[in-house]
Amino acid sequence: MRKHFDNGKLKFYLGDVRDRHSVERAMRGVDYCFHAAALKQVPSCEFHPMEAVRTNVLGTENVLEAAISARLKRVVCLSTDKAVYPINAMGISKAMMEKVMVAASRNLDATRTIICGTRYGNVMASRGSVIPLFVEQIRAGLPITLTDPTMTRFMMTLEDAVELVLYAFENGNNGDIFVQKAPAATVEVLAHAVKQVLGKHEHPVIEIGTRHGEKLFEALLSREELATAIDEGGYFRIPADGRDLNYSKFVEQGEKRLNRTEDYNSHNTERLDVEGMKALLLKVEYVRRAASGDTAGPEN
Ligand SMILES: O=c1ccn([C@@H]2O[C@H](COP(=O)(O)OP(=O)(O)O[C@H]3O[C@H](CO)[C@@H](O)[C@H](O)[C@H]3O)[C@@H](O)[C@H]2O)c(=O)[nH]1
Repeated sequence: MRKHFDNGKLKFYLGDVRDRHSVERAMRGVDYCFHAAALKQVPSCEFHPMEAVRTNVLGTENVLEAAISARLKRVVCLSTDKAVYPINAMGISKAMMEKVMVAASRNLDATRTIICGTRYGNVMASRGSVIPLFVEQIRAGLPITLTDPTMTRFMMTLEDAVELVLYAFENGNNGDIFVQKAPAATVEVLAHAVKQVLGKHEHPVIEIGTRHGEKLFEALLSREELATAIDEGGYFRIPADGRDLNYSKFVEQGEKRLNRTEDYNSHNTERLDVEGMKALLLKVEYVRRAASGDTAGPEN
């Protein structure tokens, strides 16, 4: 990375979010922090849940404590749809990360440090994800492996994910979590779209069944969050629960809220068909390169 960017303004540190001291050293003299460090693969976190806790939960506490001590102006924490109604260790650890973030933001004076978060769905063609896997399977002449053809996922480009983070950076108040409205597709539609973009219309597809800790669909906002979320056009803002730590206010007094019956999920958002999915795939540089025969892997 250092060679790739070759920019004197960039500093690189060896360190680990699990080690508070190394994070503190990296925070000195810094104004803004984008906290993206995470264990993000669902199946591996299922086998090693405490590793997910150490990086995603305790690591976040280290980052936030260090940021507050170093008087940073803003911190944006990156979370995932898998933190909503979580069923797998990765999602549970990210849900806890969000709680750590909101709790840390509660007593902050907004003139000093603002801590907020983003939650997003699948970033298309990110390293280790399904799109590069399907491309590799086609190239190797192996059948495309579908878990469950009806499974849906939100689809975002890397540029969408960056836009969401910048939106949170520019607009966030303490404890806010931002979500970008996004389309979704079934994995079957995705597989057909990848085949067509690569000109391999007849490539075989097999079903392998769902993997450890997978859901049929993902939610970006829970029903409870939708009741209080603010619709800001392309984004939802989920404000933190403003009640303070006064025991009676928090535990004994209710708040009037409308209960929603539906969350915002990858089954009920805009659904892409094969043509729509192809158009979105072609926005991704890795896919365009793959379609023209370039065999390099994804960069992000
Ligand atoms: O051989 C395979 C592998 C995956 N899938 C499906 O493809 C979809 C996407 O899978 P994958 O790319 O592995 O992503 P997820 O497991 O959904 O998780 C990704 O997307 C999350 C956001 O939802 C991020 O938080 C995670 O870090 C990231 O790994 C899922 O429905 C899988 O069941 C298949 O059909 N066949």
